[in-house]
Amino acid sequence: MERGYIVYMLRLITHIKCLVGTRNTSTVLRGAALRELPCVEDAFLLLDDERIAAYGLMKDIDKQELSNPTVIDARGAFVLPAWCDSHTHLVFAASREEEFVDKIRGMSYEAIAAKGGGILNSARKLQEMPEEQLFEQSLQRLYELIRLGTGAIEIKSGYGLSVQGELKMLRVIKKLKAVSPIPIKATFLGAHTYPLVYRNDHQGYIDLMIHDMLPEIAKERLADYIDVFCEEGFFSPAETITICKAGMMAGLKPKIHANQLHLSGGVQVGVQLGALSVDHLETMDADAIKALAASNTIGTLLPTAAFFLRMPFQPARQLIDAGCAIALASDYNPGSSPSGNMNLVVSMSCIQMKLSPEEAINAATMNGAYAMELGDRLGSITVGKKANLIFTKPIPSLAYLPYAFGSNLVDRVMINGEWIEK
Ligand SMILES: N=CN[C@@H](CCC(=O)O)C(=O)O
Ligand SMILES: [Zn+2]
Repeated sequence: MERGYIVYMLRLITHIKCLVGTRNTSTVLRGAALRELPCVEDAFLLLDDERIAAYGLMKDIDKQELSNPTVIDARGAFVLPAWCDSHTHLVFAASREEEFVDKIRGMSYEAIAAKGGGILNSARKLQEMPEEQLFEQSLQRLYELIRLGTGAIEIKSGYGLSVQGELKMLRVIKKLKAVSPIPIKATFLGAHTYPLVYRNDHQGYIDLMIHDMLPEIAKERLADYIDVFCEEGFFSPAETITICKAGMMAGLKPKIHANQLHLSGGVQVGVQLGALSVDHLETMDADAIKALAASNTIGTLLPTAAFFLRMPFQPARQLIDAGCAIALASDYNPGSSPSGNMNLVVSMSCIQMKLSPEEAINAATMNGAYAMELGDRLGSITVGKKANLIFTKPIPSLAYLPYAFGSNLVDRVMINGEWIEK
């Protein structure tokens, strides 16, 4: 019998100026724990194939190891866990810069939506685009983000707004999962807005999602999560509960767009349902903060959406100081955040929401991973986790990363222990 030899690829990464996020244990970080970001200076990192095998001080390395051909010299880079972006609408048919100009001229997000712009604009464009073309352009966007340091991502539907359209989006996401080097989590967001044909028959659209979309999604295993835009003028708390409960019956865990434009009740609904996360949180009050702090639901902040819509930023300091578990994500979408650059999200969180660099990096790695159930394999430098890593250009300190917000400080990205082509 031919013996099959499994040759594990041991590789030693040396001369790391600072190895960031080194943890023996992995858990969601909340409150004061978000401030702690353990690092090892002048470090080595040992990889075993695609996983982290060990790390430590260069001075403790056996010198003869350094002559090993599989040594990778990090050349004084900072090495961090890759970003874990747990909230994106990366699959869309076209940009919406015309609305960008409308907003500059003073139109509100709601007014643009009311005239058939916004999500409905994206839905019209998606309807016309063949699935293969939608896949190809989404794959290009995915690789753009990976090269910017994203090592795990969640992608939502929500521009289909019909059985055929939502299934088309989720099938594209499934095809992306099949070819992507990074883990992708799929979210069904049929409840993004009411399609024009159902604008006067909300129950009719809810029935369509529950009785026509969800069974096919479950049958083809097209989604991991269910999401609802719980917001005035979109889906009410009661409708959100009905739709999420139907999704949970189909095996999908809830992640909810909550408290973006108003005190929508979405946070309390998410906590009540045991949602993985409630996302946006631009508009919060004491009750919503208290409910979130007392729950295991992660609050995912989307600062580039607040920035792009010229809204007040999320009260991150209050949320963290109240003991909430906070994640950061890009909300990459053509309407409110046409950027998937997590480096910008981290910078903006420090600059505008006064997160420390350590808090922002924890929120964009560890907690982002947990907000899409990947905390067991990504989000920190922990033995056994995947080697999805960011290697920076030469920088003087960790704080320089969010500080120098206009420079791309990502030099190389490693996914599953392999370099990603620049
Ligand atoms: N607010 C709802 N959904 C997206 C925006 C979608 C769009 O404008 O196309 C968001 O998270 O900001
Ligand atoms: Zn969103």
